[in-house]
Amino acid sequence: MGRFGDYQNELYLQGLAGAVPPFTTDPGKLEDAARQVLDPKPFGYVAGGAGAGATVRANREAFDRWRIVPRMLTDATDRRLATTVLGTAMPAPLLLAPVGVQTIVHPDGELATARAAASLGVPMVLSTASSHSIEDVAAANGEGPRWFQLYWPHDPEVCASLLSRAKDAGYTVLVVTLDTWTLAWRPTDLDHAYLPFLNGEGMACALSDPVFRSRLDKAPEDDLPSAILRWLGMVNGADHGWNQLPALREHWDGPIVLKGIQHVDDARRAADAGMDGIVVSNHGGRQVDGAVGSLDVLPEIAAAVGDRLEVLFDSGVRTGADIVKALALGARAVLLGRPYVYGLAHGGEDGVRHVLRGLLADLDMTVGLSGNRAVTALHPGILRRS
Ligand SMILES: Cc1cc2nc3c(=O)[nH]c(=O)nc-3n(C[C@H](O)[C@H](O)[C@H](O)COP(=O)(O)O)c2cc1C
Ligand SMILES: O=C(O)C(=O)c1ccccc1
Repeated sequence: MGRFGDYQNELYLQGLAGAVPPFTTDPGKLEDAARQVLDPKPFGYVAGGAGAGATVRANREAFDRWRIVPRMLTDATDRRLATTVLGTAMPAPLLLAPVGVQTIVHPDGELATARAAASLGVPMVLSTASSHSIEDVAAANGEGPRWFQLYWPHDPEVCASLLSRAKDAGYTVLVVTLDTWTLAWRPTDLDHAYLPFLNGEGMACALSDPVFRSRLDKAPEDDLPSAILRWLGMVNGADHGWNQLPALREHWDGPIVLKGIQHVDDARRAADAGMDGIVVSNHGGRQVDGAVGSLDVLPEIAAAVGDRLEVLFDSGVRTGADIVKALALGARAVLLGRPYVYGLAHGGEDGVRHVLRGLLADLDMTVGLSGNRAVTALHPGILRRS
């Protein structure tokens, strides 16, 4: 087996010394494992979805409707999982999705995630709503590949300041999230009356920003509540328009990816606007309850724009087989959300690494045992709709 398969050997060999893995290797049990170690409020925040949870379920059901049809004797012993997307080389077509407020599950938060990602060469996407600053996460990430996700402030100078800090700190691709210009109805968090930002969590990028600070009457150290409300007013509650994308370009000379695309016409508009990529995503079912499963819209979108921009995918990815399915249906790479946060909750940096190494090993074996040699060559013909 290849490099990623080593983790399988490592775990089995531990058994000879009477040891077992730090926590489950079963993606289906990760959520429950995290429930055991987290308080109900942060657990609910991470695991929860919008409304009745219909789209959280739809994301999984969409994967279940596809099955892989394995081929034999294809000489898949040597596999190529590595790929390059928007100038970023990665060991497998996998990135860590932007997830805000990570200190609610572990004190090291995004710093631990950044270290684990860098140790494997897996790119991370840092959220604007992170609990550690752009610069501190970059330092923890070191030589690792990193992208920056923007919650797009309505104050253009604050926006420009965040982008120039991200650029200076070595983030190479900008991911602009479009589907969360206001938070959806999230009953779990509402029942807990829990919104972490109100405690000042997930505010590190803003509170460390000189231009944002210049907008405040009092320093955040003296009046945190006003700073929080000011920031929420800048990023929450009002949408932008397609006509504002050129303004973003003026402040970012690298690739730009639009995250949260679910309709083929929006994908075309992104391409028409000269965007470099999209993330086909419904935010892990956290925004529009009742929205279509993200994988259900991927084939149509990839067919329409896959030759014009990079099509990335997230929402519901849990296993190696899921990644194979998304790639076969037209994604160039996938983003992983909740599972790595559960790893973080369990064991900080080591916990994130355990989840990632497990997923990469599972992917490697699924690619090989289904008779495929290169992730870049996967196509719909390897699947059957069941
Ligand atoms: C706790 C949590 C916080 C998130 N924060 C952000 C964020 O700050 N920015 C963003 O673009 N997406 C955010 N997302 C969405 C993820 O980037 C991603 O789209 C989603 O988690 C993918 O679905 P999955 O969790 O089923 O893998 C968040 C998701 C979770 C679970
Ligand atoms: O919770 C989320 O899904 C999310 O995207 C978010 C939004 C604002 C701040 C932190 C996370």
